[in-house]
Amino acid sequence: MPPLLQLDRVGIRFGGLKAVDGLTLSVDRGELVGLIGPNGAGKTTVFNLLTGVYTPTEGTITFAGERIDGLKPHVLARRGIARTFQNIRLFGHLTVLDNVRVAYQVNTRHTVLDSILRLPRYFAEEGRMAEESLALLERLGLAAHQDELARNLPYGLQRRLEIARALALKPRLLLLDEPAAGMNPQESRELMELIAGVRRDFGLTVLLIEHDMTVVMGICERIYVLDHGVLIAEGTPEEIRRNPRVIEAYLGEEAS
Ligand SMILES: Nc1ncnc2c1ncn2[C@@H]1O[C@H](COP(=O)(O)OP(=O)(O)OP(=O)(O)O)[C@@H](O)[C@H]1O
Repeated sequence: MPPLLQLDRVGIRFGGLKAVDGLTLSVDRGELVGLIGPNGAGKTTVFNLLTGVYTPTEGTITFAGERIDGLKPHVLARRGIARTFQNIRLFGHLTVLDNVRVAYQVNTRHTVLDSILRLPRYFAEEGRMAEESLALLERLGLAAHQDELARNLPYGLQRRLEIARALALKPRLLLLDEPAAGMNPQESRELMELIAGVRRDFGLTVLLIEHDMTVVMGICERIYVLDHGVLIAEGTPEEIRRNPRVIEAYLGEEAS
């Protein structure tokens, strides 16, 4: 079976800087793949290319057998690509439950007219969305916080809520941008288990950017390593751990 996601010699240039250069990468259905690399390696730019924030200046991106490079973010969300952000982007003034409900709305079938006329389909959809949102909060251990404002949640739970919101889009591919950033080791471990469990339960494919090596090595099946926009290694966690180019790239980061 062809991979769910395939990047073929993808590149993007910002002025004189090649943020991503000739990147070829694939993710199979159901895989959990890591994307790592020192600061400024181009990882978030890859996510921005996959979610339509940027259009590649070179190469092609194929998702579920179709070319997707250059499509708009909302189109890609509907096609099944959802993401979380490095800097949390929740609706801080909405409740935890409403943050998830809003995301569900992207997939609803009722029209604006249904809602204005308050047709039965509108109420049926609203009820279903509320139920599904709550089930999702339960799965992510957030149900007890459903009525709190998102901005009042502790940081670790805000990160979980971001994941809940991405899952509400019913994605086929989930892109997680440093989900363990700012967490203590205990929180990171719990998050790791959560991600692995959610992937299993929802039959998801996951591409994960993460600086925390324990997280990456603990849950990823394969890892790609970027440095200065270029792929320098690909392999199992064990292979990556021992790869001299990877060690060198990270030592360079520590020295700078
Ligand atoms: N919109 C943009 N305009 C100009 N330069 C950009 C833009 N977006 C990213 N860059 C540059 O591209 C390079 C890669 O950035 P990117 O954020 O993808 O790296 P990263 O691997 O995600 O880093 P970090 O781990 O620090 O988040 C950096 O040098 C960054 O300054």
